Amino acid sequence: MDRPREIEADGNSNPIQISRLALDIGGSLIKLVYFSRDSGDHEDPLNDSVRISNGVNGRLHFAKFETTNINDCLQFISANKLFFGGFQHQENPTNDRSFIKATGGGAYKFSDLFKEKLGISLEKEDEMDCLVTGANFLLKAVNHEAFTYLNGQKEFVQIDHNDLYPYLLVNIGSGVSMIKVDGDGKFERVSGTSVGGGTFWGLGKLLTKCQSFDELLELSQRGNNRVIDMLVGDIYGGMDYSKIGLSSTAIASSFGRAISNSNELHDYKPEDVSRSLLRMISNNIGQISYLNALRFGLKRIFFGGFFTRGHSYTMDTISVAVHFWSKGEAKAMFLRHEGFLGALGAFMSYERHSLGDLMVNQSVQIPVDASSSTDTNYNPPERDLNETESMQCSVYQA
Ligand SMILES: Nc1ncnc2c1ncn2[C@@H]1O[C@H](COP(=O)(O)OP(=O)(O)O)[C@@H](O)[C@H]1O
Ligand SMILES: CC(C)(COP(=O)(O)O)[C@@H](O)C(=O)NCCC(=O)O
Repeated sequence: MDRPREIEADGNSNPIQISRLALDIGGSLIKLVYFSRDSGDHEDPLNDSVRISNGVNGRLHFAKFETTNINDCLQFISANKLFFGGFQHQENPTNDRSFIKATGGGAYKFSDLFKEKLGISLEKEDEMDCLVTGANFLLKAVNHEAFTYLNGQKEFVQIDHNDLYPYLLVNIGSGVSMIKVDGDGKFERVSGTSVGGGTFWGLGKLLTKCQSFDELLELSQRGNNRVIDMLVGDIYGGMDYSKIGLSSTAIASSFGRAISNSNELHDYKPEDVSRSLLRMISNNIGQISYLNALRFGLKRIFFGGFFTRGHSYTMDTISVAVHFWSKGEAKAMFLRHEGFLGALGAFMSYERHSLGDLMVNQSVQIPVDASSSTDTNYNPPERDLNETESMQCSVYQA
């Protein structure tokens, strides 16, 4: 395969440092993954983990924007000259039309906008394909990518490359896709639900009037769902229903308390509403995931998508649901780069055009440019790794 042609900025003889950008344009968020080459100035010849012969060393960067703010994203790409890293078509190198790999519904919806504003074509990659490629890549190549989260305890999972498949990938984006993964490129989307991250954000916005997703998430941390949820004990006079395994504190009916008095929405605290909503949706997704894992005899469930956002209450609720329904048989696992599976998959698809292989030789946490973060006022309980991380890696040219 031919080496990909470097596209040079402004006719400058030095190749630009940013190369290869891929996008996942979803219903709620646009995710960007791009590779920047090491300049060579800071290379340490003694550091073998960074310097790998024949590979192009550099860093993978992650950034995201709200889809409703797509113009900010276009501006970011343009200001940082990320699109010069697009490929030129190998079949017709005289055609100087470069393209960016893109996945998600927005790759179709905003195709004309990218053409008009940046003069760039979006080369579409299938969303499910990209999610699976991204998940497999992260699970195999990145240390400390997957972890369990139960009772506030995060535990990294050692992935055995020879015993990774089959697993269930549950991507909680605006909606939810459940994919049975049997190998590289071998998968089947077995289920889905429209009650997902968009539901939490959309309903939460209507019910609490909050202005950002982070505000809604932050509210949930201070809330008490028992104010609104009807518990088993509310129905059973404070007693457990032990015969069917339900304790008095288990939720019998999400939001069920709201029917039993004359309260209006404004009588409830937004934080309590947010907490009940988050719990209801997380619990529901955990339960449907388990049922699908059961359908196919899968023991491992990996959760991706930006709904979880490394948020402890969300992950805890999902884990408890999977644990409870499977009686401890199935395991819920989360990914540090949860929201970037699709974008990573699209990035990896350049491979088919000439990029040989991508190797992550160490995973480090270094802040990306502040401009790449759209979230301003949010202090997550857990550090939000997706906001501030890039990883050292090598791209091997075929
Ligand atoms: N800053 C944010 N703004 C909006 N939604 C966010 C944000 N961070 C996390 N989310 C949640 O993540 C969901 C989108 O997840 P994502 O995996 O990006 O899906 P999609 O591809 O559909 O955009 C949203 O519906 C919302 O629940
Ligand atoms: C249509 C989608 C694949 C789009 O992906 P998203 O932007 O939500 O990440 C997803 O929203 C979905 O799987 N929705 C659930 C549809 C259903 O199975 O009922």
